[in-house]
Order: sequence, then structure tokens, then C-alpha cells
Amino acid sequence: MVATRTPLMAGNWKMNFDHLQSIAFVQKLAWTLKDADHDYAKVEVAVFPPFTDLRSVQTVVDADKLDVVYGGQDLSQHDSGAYTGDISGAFLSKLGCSYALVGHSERRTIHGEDDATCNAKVQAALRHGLTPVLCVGETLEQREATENPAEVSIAQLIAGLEGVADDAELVIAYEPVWAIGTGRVATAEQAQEVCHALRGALAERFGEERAAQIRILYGGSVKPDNVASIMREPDIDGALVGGASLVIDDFAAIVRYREHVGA
Ligand SMILES: O=C[C@H](O)COP(=O)(O)O
Repeated sequence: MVATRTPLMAGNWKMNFDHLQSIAFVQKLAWTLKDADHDYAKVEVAVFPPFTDLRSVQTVVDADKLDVVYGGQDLSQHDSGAYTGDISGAFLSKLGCSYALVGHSERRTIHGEDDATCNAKVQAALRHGLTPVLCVGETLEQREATENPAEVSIAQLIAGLEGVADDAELVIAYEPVWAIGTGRVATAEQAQEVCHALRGALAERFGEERAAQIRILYGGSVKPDNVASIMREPDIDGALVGGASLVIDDFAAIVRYREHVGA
């Protein structure tokens, strides 16, 4: 089946940039992309700032009509109430967010989020018109303990999507935990192997046609010099970028991956 998926390059800023820095960054990024002679209109560009930056990002994107979308790095599974420190999907939606990350490995590990919580957050995102970016991926220990490197990711995917409607807007991000922030990128073949298996699991869950429309991103030490080889793989539709998304020239080069030699 021929894929017609628009590539998505997503910058997860994690806990970096205050709201003033976020304005400067988004403006410069958009201008860097605009100034260059390239075809980035065919790539969707998203940033995931800290919650406290979102209103500023919204203001600058709207005022300057920038071709950048944005989302929350997390959201609450609840809509409102006594949940100190949590952020409702309703608030993200009101701020013009298109996406919400769900189940990033740092949320799973540091904040103890399990598959049931991730599933509740996926449902919360969808309730509020946000596209969840469901993050899955194995630790090094888990990878070494199995012959099937996709096993953990598929289990997380199936649990995370329980009860989700067949036509729900979704993005999946495969992020092997051992490749996040380590500089140890999965080879394009390793990433493709798991992303292909994930698409197979999506096909079993939603049918082949729907599975062929859902974008699957790779994340883990994506840089300008490795993005082209990753994007050549048939089941990889973009990247979820951490460290390199904080450097304008690097992130812009990732967005323009098609210009890289041999891409
Ligand atoms: O969300 C992004 C991932 O955690 C990847 O981070 P990284 O590009 O710094 O390895």
C-alpha cells in the first residue's frame, strides 16, 4: 500500500526554555525555515514546550501566522477538579494545541505512569480534540531479555489504545529508552523493524487501511546527520526530537531532511 502520510518533525523541549525564550525560538525557527530555499511545507513542524510557554507560543504563532503547530508534553487523564499540578486537555485545547504527548518514557519512569494511565490520557486527549502522540519503547534490559525487540512496544501500544475508536486521530512514537539522550541512536534497520511491527499491530487493531494512515515517529538521539537514513525507512513518518530540537539550526536541518545528501 502506498503511504500518503505527511512527515511530522516534532521537537520535545522537555524542561527547557522559559516563555521568553520560547517566543524567540519559535520566531527564529519559522524564519530559518522560511528563508531557506526548500520544500518544508510538505513536512509538519511541531514543538512541545513546557506548559508555562504555551500561551506565548500561541500568541507568536497566531500573530505571525507561523507554520508551526504545538502541543503539551503531557496532560491529565481528568478533565477538571482537585488534581493539584495537573493540566487538563481542555486547557491545552483552548490554547490552540494540536497534540499532547502521552506516555513519554520520562513520564513512565520518573512519574510512574503505567499503561492504564497512558490509556486514560489518550482518551482524555481525544475527548478534547487533541491528537495524542502515544510514546512506546523498550529499555535496554527489556531489549536484551527478548528475541522480539517489538514485544514491549506492541504491548504498550495495545494497552494504550484500549477502547479507542477506529477513526481516532493518533500518532505513535517509537522511542527505545536506551537511545534517548544517550547519543546511541538505533540503526535505521532497528527502528524500521519495530515501527513495521507497530504498524502491523495497528492493522490488527484498526484494519490495514487505517493503519496505513497513522504516522509512526522514531525518537532517540535524532540529529541532522542521521535523520535522512531514518526517514528513508518505509514505516517511519517523522521524528520526535529532544536535544537537537533545542538548537535552531539542528532542528531546521532535521525538518529539511530531504535536502540531505542521498535523502
Ligand atoms: O522526546 C524526545 C526523546 O526523548 C528523544 O530525546 P533525544 O533526541 O534527546 O534523544
